[in-house]
Amino acid sequence: MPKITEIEDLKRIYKRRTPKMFYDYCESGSWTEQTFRENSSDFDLIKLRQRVAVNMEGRTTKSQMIGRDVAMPVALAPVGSTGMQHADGEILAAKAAENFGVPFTLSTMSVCSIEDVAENTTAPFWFQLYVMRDEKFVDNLLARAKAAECDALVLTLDLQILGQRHKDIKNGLSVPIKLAPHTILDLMTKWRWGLQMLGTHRRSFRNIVGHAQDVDDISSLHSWTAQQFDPRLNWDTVMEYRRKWDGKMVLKGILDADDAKQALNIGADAIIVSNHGGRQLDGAMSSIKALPSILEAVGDKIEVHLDSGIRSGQDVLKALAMGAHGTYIGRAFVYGLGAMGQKGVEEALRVIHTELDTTMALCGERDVHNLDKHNLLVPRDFYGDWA
Ligand SMILES: Cc1cc2nc3c(=O)[nH]c(=O)nc-3n(C[C@H](O)[C@H](O)[C@H](O)COP(=O)(O)O)c2cc1C
Ligand SMILES: O=C(O)C(=O)c1ccccc1
Repeated sequence: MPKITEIEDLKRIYKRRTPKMFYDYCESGSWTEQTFRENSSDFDLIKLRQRVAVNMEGRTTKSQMIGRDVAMPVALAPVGSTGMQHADGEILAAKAAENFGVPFTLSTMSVCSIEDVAENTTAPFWFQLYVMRDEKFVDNLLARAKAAECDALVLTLDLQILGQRHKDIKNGLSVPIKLAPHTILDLMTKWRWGLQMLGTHRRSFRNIVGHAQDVDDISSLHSWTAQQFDPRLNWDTVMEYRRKWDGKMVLKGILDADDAKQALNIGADAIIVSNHGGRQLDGAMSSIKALPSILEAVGDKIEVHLDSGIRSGQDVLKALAMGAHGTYIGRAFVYGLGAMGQKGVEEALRVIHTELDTTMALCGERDVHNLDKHNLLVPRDFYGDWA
């Protein structure tokens, strides 16, 4: 077994083992991928302030996210089709999160269903909702999530229409997979992936099956989304779902201070500052650059979380020190899952935890709660002067 010391190690193995079609799906941003790249490169612009001769014994990364105790403020982000990256991917990722003591978020667009995950885990997980045109179907999803004792609803607001990702179109990615000759070749060259997938069709997309069958054209992810997702979604709809769901509610995909204020009015428990990992509006601001103005608008009234671009514990520390209350990783855990299943997700969490803990110590801090702007050196023009 290779030694894993950084997230990049997991990515390398993941790439080797996974059909190109699914690797590309994960690793893509939309259009020019500018926002996708800046999500990471903007983290690099922020420097850490090294402090010495500070007692670093008894450190803790323990915190809370929307009232839930977490081993570190890093949750697993909702990732669609996780079960195509590894057989039973959603169940394995949920188990890894449970073992590590961090929250797992199940995407609406999962291969394993809400019930599959609930039956195979004990810790409550969070359910991510995409609002579909068929309201009854959505209500039923909420009822299923409630029955499975999901303790938070993460309502995603930045994907009612899909941002174009060139590679997915060129690879012919569809839900469910359509077996064109080049697809079969792609799947066959990754025999290890194929072997572990055998027999898993029984779980295939049970969150949305029944619904998907009503569609005439399932030829691409793009047309499927266009037919299923409700483009009329607006703040009134969000308010309706706030009323329908009596648990915690997190609004995901906020990148603008005005939208953050709307989220506050809705009575959300938290928002996730996110640009969907650079997969939606290319040209949008990186999450870490968008964070300060959002904190200024609502930071003392609602929990502000952040995702997009986090690949290390240093990135987590920077987000927390900038003022985020919690963070999420998307691709970083998918790399681990595709590389080595549940163990790989646990490795990803271990790597990030170790980096966060050590970095905290070298910054002279013993408690994640004490992280603050004083730990950072932020270039004067970082906040920009956007008109
Ligand atoms: C392959 C993939 C699938 C995703 N599917 C979903 C989804 O079903 N629902 C959702 O709200 N966000 C989805 N996201 C966005 C993630 O929740 C998260 O915002 C993003 O991955 C964060 O960026 P990062 O990958 O750089 O950490 C997806 C992201 C990826 C990479
Ligand atoms: O790919 C995504 O980012 C995503 O959220 C999604 C959207 C539609 C179907 C499946 C996943």
